[in-house]
Amino acid sequence: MAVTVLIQLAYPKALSYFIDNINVQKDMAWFSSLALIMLAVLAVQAVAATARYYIFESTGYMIVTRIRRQLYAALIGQPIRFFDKHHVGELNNRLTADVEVLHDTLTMGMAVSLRCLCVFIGGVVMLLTISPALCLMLVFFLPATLIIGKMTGKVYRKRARLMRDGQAECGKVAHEHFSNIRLVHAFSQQRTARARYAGATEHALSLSVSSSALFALFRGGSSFLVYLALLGTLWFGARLIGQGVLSVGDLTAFILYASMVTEAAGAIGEFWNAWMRTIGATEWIFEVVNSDRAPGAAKGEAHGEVRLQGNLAFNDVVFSYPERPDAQALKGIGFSIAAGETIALVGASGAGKSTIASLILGFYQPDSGSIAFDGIEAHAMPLAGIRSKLAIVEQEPSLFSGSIFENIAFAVAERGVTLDEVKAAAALAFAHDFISGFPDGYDTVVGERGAQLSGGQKQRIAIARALLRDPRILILDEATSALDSASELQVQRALDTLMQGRTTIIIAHRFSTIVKADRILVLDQGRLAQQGTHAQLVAQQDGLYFQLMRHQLARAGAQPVAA
Ligand SMILES: Nc1ncnc2c1ncn2[C@@H]1O[C@H](COP(=O)(O)OP(=O)(O)OP(=O)(O)O)[C@@H](O)[C@H]1O
Repeated sequence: MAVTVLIQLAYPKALSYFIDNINVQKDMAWFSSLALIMLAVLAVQAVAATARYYIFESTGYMIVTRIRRQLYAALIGQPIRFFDKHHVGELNNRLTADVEVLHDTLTMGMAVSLRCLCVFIGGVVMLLTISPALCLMLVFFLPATLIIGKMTGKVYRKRARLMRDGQAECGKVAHEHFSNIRLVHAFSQQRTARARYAGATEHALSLSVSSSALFALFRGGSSFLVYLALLGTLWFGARLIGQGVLSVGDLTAFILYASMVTEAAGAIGEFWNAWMRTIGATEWIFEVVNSDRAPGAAKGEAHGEVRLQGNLAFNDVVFSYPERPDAQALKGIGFSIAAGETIALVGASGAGKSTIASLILGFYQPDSGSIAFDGIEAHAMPLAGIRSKLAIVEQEPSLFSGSIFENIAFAVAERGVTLDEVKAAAALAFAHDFISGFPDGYDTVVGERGAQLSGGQKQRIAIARALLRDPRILILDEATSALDSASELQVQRALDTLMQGRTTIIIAHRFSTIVKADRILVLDQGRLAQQGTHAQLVAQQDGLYFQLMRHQLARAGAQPVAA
């Protein structure tokens, strides 16, 4: 950078020397050697500019990648309540577009403004050496440019944050519709999707346009000041030439230095604004990254060996979701489950079954009361240690778009899993045969969210994944949609293997599952209404369980009886 700045600063002086010698030197050889020197200097400048460009660009990419990684690490470590508030599309947008804003400022913005600062200082020195009197003209104009830049900077910062929020909203809307594209087409809602996206982009656009007006005003104002300064210099310079205190070459050099200095001052002002915009746009990123460093933020990842037998107790647990603090999802739930017991959670929709599962998994903490594993309160143990002894098989199993091997091995991805281990788990889950039937076997790619697999196949892969984790406590969210009877049988056999010797909590929907459970917990609007075996509960004909069973069996044309 120093080389390019020095060369840039030398140009006007060389030009002045050239102009003042046009009428003095008669020898063409003098002009030729001057041209050769200039050529060599130009070549050096080109090499220096290339090196500068490379260094700044590549350093910018490195910094941005580092920040992106830090942001991703901070996001992935956020508690589940954070994801209740922030949409996936929004987060994706923050991770890509918001971080990208930093790149432009850190690379060319930073390079240009550093160079401009050097040119500015060097230019002022040159101006003073040529004519201190003419410099007085500039004294009025330069501070004005800098002050305008500083004033607009603050406004930019605020606006930039609003603009990034607007962009993130667009990302959220697009992601929502892309991820539910089948639903959008099935309900012919493409037009609504377009309208919602247009609405979001319209809002983002109006924010950007009003910011552009501010930017344009700043550009116009500073360029007016620059030309005004030039005009004043010419007027005063002509007078100094007339008085014989300045040569034509000196005035030319002065004007060139003056325009260099004002241009540099303008660029520094612009960079200041760009920097403010970047700070505004990336404030959210640094808030998240810093929140990750807050004490206790990484609790979910705190490792530590936890030995569990599988006893579990809820002691008078009260809980409201952070996004809905006024509605208690659990209103003083208490129960205990012995190691190896199979418990069915039943209750109407919204009764609190999934909430209980979320609290066992440590996604949320109770507002009051406590959860204990083997008699020890959960908050006294490392969360990751507890989770290493838990596994969940979801209603609609979540699969990654990678291979079947990767999806099963995900259970214990922190250690190297062998193909044999994965095959053994798949065999126990009755999945090995269908996986081997695929041309690519365990390397078969399952598509986004397992789109290339049937419902039963997805479930058996999820069961194999849970088996590989070898949990002490298992949470099963039973699928409500029925599989065909052959598939159902295979999934049931896989589940029976998985449940052997483990504490199992099933969010149960099927009669067959419910009656087989060792104990049934009946939930009613966040309260534990009844508990007991199927036989004990159907005997209480005024109880909620009897009613629930009556509804369920009415559809099957039967009466609730002890199994
Ligand atoms: N992430 C959330 N944020 C706010 N409220 C929630 C959230 N998840 C569930 N709820 C509310 O908490 C209550 C209990 O919901 P929960 O999902 O535990 O019921 P459920 O018994 O599992 O129902 P279903 O059988 O329909 O899945 C409901 O009123 C629900 O609207």
